[in-house]
Amino acid sequence: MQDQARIIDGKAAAAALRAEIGLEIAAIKSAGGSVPGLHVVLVGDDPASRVYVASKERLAAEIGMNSVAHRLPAETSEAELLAKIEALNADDSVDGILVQLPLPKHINSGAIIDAIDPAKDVDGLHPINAGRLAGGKEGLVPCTPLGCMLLLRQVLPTLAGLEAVVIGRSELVGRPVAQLLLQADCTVTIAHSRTRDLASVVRRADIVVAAVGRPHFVRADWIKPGATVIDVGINRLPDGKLTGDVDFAQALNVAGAITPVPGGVGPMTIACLLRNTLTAFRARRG
Ligand SMILES: NC(=O)C1=CN([C@@H]2O[C@H](COP(=O)(O)OP(=O)(O)OC[C@H]3O[C@@H](n4cnc5c(N)ncnc54)[C@H](OP(=O)(O)O)[C@@H]3O)[C@@H](O)[C@H]2O)C=CC1
Ligand SMILES: Nc1nc(=O)c2c([nH]1)NC[C@@H]1CN(c3ccc(C(=O)N[C@@H](CCC(=O)O)C(=O)O)cc3)C=[N+]21
Repeated sequence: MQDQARIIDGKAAAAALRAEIGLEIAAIKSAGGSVPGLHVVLVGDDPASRVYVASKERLAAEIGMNSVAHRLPAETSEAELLAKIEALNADDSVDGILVQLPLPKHINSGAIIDAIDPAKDVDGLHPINAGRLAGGKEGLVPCTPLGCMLLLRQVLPTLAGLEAVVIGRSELVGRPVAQLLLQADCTVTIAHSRTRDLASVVRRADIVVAAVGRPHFVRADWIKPGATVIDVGINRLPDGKLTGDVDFAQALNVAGAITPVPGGVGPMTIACLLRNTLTAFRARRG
């Protein structure tokens, strides 16, 4: 049997990235500048979203960023939320705006995302930023896909020519991560719920990115020996534990490298949000 896969430590990579951003913010401060401001908007009280927003707020504060959470009641109307976005767009001290998804059903999330100033869209979801990414132009890139690429580069310095299979085609994860892999010269396949014979599609992959939202969906015998596996899935089991989309325990015997859940892509997502906020700050205010 081959050696066990290398476990890619997203927690450590995220801490290192945050420390780097913290140093840049300290330098901005000591030069007498005002600090980047990240504003997270949370509508309603979904418990999972509450936890994410709290940890974004804490980690932003830790590196000296000005972080503000706007907690709005579940009954907030679409017009009220649009007015909130307009106010944040107009406020020069606001560098990054993130609207936590999913929104309550009575609000059209597309209309809300369209209203965010693309220069402050640190989630990279505005059509302008999605279009820039698809065109290979510079812009704000969605945080989770950015985090996936940084983790991949830890184990694969050269991505050119590799076969990458992305499972999932959401605007938040699957599509943008496929764009980034294409930009890195991978041969990219995007699989989804209508894909035929997914097992044999995945078996071709040197790189597998799983973004499905189903625990243990990707079986170890789908994975090509030595492949790098990035598990984006965050699934809560009945016992309260978190697990990814990949059968991690079995995949360890086949993959060359793999991200764990928790401690993989999740922490990198938040670190990349802070990175994007600093990027937006520099683009807007130097
Ligand atoms: N770690 C992190 O920071 C983050 C983690 N996540 C997690 O990642 C996962 C995916 O999130 P997200 O992209 O938003 O989810 P979505 O539900 O928006 O997308 C899921 C995708 O999986 C595809 N899919 C569903 N069933 C199958 C199947 N049987 N075979 C093949 N493909 C299938 C769907 O296909 P189709 O389009 O055909 O319906 C869809 O494209 C979730 O677990 C989420 O919690 C999300 C964001 C950040
Ligand atoms: N507009 C928007 N942008 C998002 O990026 C976004 C969103 N909405 N809605 C929800 C999903 C999910 N998401 C996660 C972020 C961090 C962790 C994370 O840090 N996870 C830790 C564990 C956290 C825990 O224990 O609960 C880990 O995987 O180690 C997970 C998931 C961002 N999302």
